[in-house]
Order: sequence, then C-alpha cells, then structure tokens
Amino acid sequence: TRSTRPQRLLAAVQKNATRGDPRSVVKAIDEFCRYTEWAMNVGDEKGCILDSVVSEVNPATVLELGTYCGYSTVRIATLLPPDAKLITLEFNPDFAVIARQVIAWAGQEEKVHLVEGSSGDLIPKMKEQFGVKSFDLVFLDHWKDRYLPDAKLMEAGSVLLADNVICPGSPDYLDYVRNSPKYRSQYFKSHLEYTKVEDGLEKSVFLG
Ligand SMILES: O=C(NC/C=C/[C@H]1O[C@@H](n2ccc(=O)cc2)[C@H](O)[C@@H]1O)c1cc([N+](=O)[O-])cc(O)c1O
Ligand SMILES: [Mg+2]
Repeated sequence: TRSTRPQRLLAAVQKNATRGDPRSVVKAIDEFCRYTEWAMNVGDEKGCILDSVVSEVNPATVLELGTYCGYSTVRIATLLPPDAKLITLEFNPDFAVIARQVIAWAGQEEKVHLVEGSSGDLIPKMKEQFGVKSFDLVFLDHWKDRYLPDAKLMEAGSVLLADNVICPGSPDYLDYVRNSPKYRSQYFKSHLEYTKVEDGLEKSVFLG
C-alpha cells in the first residue's frame, strides 16, 4: 500500500541529512516540504521566530503540544542546555513512530520525552507523572480547537507560544490571551509554512 506523508518525510531525512546533525535534519525537512511535498511543520520562517523565543526564555522545561514528525521538537531541543527537558505530546501513534526516528536521527533523544496521548488527558497528569508542576515554555501546535481549553488547564507560570493563530487560526484562543489580564500577548507576523499566506505566532506571558 502507498506510503504516508510522514513516512516519505522520514525517508527524505534519512537520505539527505547527516545522522547526529540536527541542522541538517531541519534543512532536509524544509527542502522536502518546499520542493517535494508540503507538510504541516512550523517551517523555516516561523521556525526562526520559534528559535528566538526559545533562546530568549532559555527554558529548563518545555512542553510541546503536537509533535507530528518532530520538526519543531528538533529545533527546540537543539537550543536547550543538556540538563533541560522537552516533553512533547503526540496523539497519533503512526506520527509518533516517525517522530521518534526523526528525533533520533537528529541525535536529540536525550533531551526529548515523547509521550503518546491527548493533551486533555495528559496535561492534568503532568505533575504526578513527570514531577513538573509548570513549564517555562509551552509550544502549542496541535488541534487548533484545543489551544484555549489546554491553556486554561495550564495557567501556572508559563510562556505560551502558539503556531497558526491566523491560518488555520485559533480565534477563541487569540481573543482570550489578548484580552485576559492574566496574559501579556504579542503577535509575530509571518507566513504559513512554505507559502505566501499570512500566518503568525502569538507569544503570551502568563502574569499570574
Ligand atoms: O492542523 C494543523 N495542525 C494540527 C496538528 C496536530 C498534531 O497534533 C497532534 N496532537 C497531539 C496531542 C493532542 O492532544 C491532539 C493532537 C496530532 O496527532 C497531530 O500530530 C495545522 C494545519 C496547517 N494548515 O496549513 O492546514 C498548518 C499548521 O502549521 C498546522 O499546525
Ligand atoms: Mg502548525
């Protein structure tokens, strides 16, 4: 039977990237998605904004919602110090199988803990399961209708960075973080990965 898009993306990484070199993995995925087959990675343009926010926050603990193929997982992990922890949640077991291999090819498995399940189930269990009561940075890139309910589950001292706040969009989340006194929010205008369509990242600092 026909391969899946994540399988074809992994094959491109294994063919074109150097094992243990995370930048070559990121480059191989971006080239594959730009010139061969589009995929919903945060991409190179928004990825630079992601990198700058990660570097600025310099987090000891990061939560990523929506691993998909592990592209942003690798970007974030590469910027973390050795003792930092990145927990990434993936709901689809087939995507998780691919993401684990992409993360391993980039040599980032030490810093990354990929957990399979849904955010609604796992976020409340974070405390007892991983001993992390709050994360320094949360990257939201999963189902867009889960951004708001999950943000409300996590109101405990984090910086939230959300992908796709314009396209596909998460209007209820955007309205909440921009108008709630609990957050100071900032929009980073960019483009939908590998296209000229407007999209952007919203950075929201929880004020308590
Ligand atoms: O729909 C989008 N993203 C949804 C992502 C969902 C991912 O999050 C996981 N998850 C993990 C945990 C959960 O609890 C639920 C899902 C899903 O299993 C999937 O791997 C999207 C769409 C476009 N687009 O142009 O159409 C562009 C983008 O950048 C996007 O991110
Ligand atoms: Mg996205």
